[in-house]
Amino acid sequence: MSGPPPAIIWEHEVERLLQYRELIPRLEEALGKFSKRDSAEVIQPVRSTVPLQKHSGFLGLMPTYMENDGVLSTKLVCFYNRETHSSLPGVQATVVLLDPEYGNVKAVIDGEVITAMRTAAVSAISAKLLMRPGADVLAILGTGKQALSHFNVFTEIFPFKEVRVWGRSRERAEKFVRSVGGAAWACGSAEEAVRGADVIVTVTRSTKPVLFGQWVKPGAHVAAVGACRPDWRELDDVLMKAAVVYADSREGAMAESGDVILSGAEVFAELGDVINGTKPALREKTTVFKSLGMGVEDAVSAKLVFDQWKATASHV
Ligand SMILES: NC(=O)C1=CN([C@@H]2O[C@H](COP(=O)(O)OP(=O)(O)OC[C@H]3O[C@@H](n4cnc5c(N)ncnc54)[C@H](O)[C@@H]3O)[C@@H](O)[C@H]2O)C=CC1
Ligand SMILES: O=C([O-])C1=[NH+]CCC1
Repeated sequence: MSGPPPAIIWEHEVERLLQYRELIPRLEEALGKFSKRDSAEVIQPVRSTVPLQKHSGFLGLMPTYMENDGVLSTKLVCFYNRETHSSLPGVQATVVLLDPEYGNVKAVIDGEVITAMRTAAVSAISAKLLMRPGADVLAILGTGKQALSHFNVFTEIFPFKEVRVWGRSRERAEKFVRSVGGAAWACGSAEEAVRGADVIVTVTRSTKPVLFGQWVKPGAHVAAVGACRPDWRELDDVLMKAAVVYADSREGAMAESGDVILSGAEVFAELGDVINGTKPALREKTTVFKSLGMGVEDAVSAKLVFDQWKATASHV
């Protein structure tokens, strides 16, 4: 291994350096570039996954090269479907940034905050593009890390009048509400949370549907973030078949999304197609954005963190 030693950028520094207002435009640009399928812009294969059977988990490898931007990275992410009351982590991630010319590692960056923030920011982009104007009520199913990052970005950029949260126990939902200073309502059931909601975010570790089409208001927008394996579900067939389905990556959804594969629903477009103007945003319909997570999102987030880190005088 030659070249200068890599920078190690820890979680608290990523938290300090990454802001949604800077991240969102970069992610929009990256989603648009990805959907052009121009190899000079983005090379990003579908995530490779290695099962960790003993631990009910998977290691995902997410390499990405953005030639014109000079960004080469890979995320290593472990995600688990453990016993419901396990205190072990659900997702752990690291992003490695490399020099594309020399091949040396420039930085090893905590991937927890990047994963939480870029995933929530992409869901917020989906809502910006696909929710109906005047959306007032947001429902979040799940009370973990992604629930919090989604709460943060959705309330930062949209003027929701009401935010509802459901967890598997009322205690978890109430704890979540306390953690956000009381700016949400804890609901006793998923149905209670989503009935009448304009935007619904599903961020659970469930492998079976937690959101049912019969509860969903026509014209609502759903950002479906969990269920990232071909046999895992968060949404039922009724919803998947009634909705117009968007994805981050069509190939990713066809390979990894149980909600898409098992329901037989068609992916109408990628978010990047809407951003590029090659597919319409059907806001008046019920829409589902199926998020699997993409390496290109981690690549632009890591570049932003690294550039900001270098610009901080105490490091140079
Ligand atoms: N699409 C993407 O880019 C990404 C997706 N994910 C996925 O998002 C989901 C949430 O991730 P985190 O918030 O980091 O996990 P977490 O472990 O912090 O939170 C998971 C939440 O799901 C709940 N839960 C677990 N089993 C459940 C069940 N059977 N029914 C209902 N709720 C259940 C837990 O109580 C907790 O509230 C996971 O499925 C994860 O794999 C995570 C990162 C990126
Ligand atoms: O993109 C990502 O980091 C993940 N998607 C599913 C679990 C982790």
